[in-house]
Amino acid sequence: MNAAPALSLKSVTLTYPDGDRRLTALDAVSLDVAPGELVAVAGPSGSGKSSLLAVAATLLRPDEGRVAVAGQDTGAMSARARTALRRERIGIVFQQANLLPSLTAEEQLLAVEHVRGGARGVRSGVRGVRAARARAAELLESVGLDAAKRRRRPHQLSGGERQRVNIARALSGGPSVLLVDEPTSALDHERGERVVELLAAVTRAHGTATVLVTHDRALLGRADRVLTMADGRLR
Ligand SMILES: Nc1ncnc2c1ncn2[C@@H]1O[C@H](COP(=O)(O)OP(=O)(O)OP(=O)(O)O)[C@@H](O)[C@H]1O
Repeated sequence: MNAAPALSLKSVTLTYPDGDRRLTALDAVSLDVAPGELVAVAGPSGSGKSSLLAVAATLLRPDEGRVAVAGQDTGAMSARARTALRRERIGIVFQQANLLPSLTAEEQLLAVEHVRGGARGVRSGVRGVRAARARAAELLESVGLDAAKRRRRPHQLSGGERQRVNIARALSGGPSVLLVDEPTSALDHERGERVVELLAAVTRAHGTATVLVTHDRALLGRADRVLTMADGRLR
């Protein structure tokens, strides 16, 4: 690997309380993902895939090991610094699109931009709003939603289109790392395949270090690397 990894996990162990013992969900997992690289992680239910994403997203702190995002070690950070890093550097795509029912596709992106700008202390004047609209339109166009669809609300879009909005929203902050959890679980095979194709394309175009978790091995053809999770171990 030439470029420095945008996401780096070193010997990460994560346990959950399990009665009076601990269940090991991640067992000394190491993973480096370069900018512009799509890594797929396959594995059966309960093998630790969601736990891997939660640790990479800095939503859960590992018991042991090191997680670095965009070259920054997250272990030593305050909770506030970690939240800021997550907001600025990490895009997350969950299984369900979780779009707000009353907002159009374009407004879904503007809403997160507004929150992000507010957290940075940026006031959005008319010019700021116009620029944000143009950016949202461009991102939605790049995931294949034309002008008419960009003005639709979630219930007026197909499952695949909703997932495209979800991906565009995750990209809207210009993240270094894109974490994607079973994005095709609500889609049929063909639509699922197209979403994975799209993820491969945005990974190249935006230079994100992308980790895609799935239990469906048939969808892995587009990945640069395919790893397997079993009993908390990554191979
Ligand atoms: N909050 C929790 N508390 C206790 N155990 C948990 C918790 N979350 C997950 N686990 C356990 O940790 C292990 C790994 O779970 P994880 O959700 O990471 O697997 P997964 O591969 O994502 O599964 P799936 O494909 O079904 O979503 C499983 O044995 C699970 O039961």
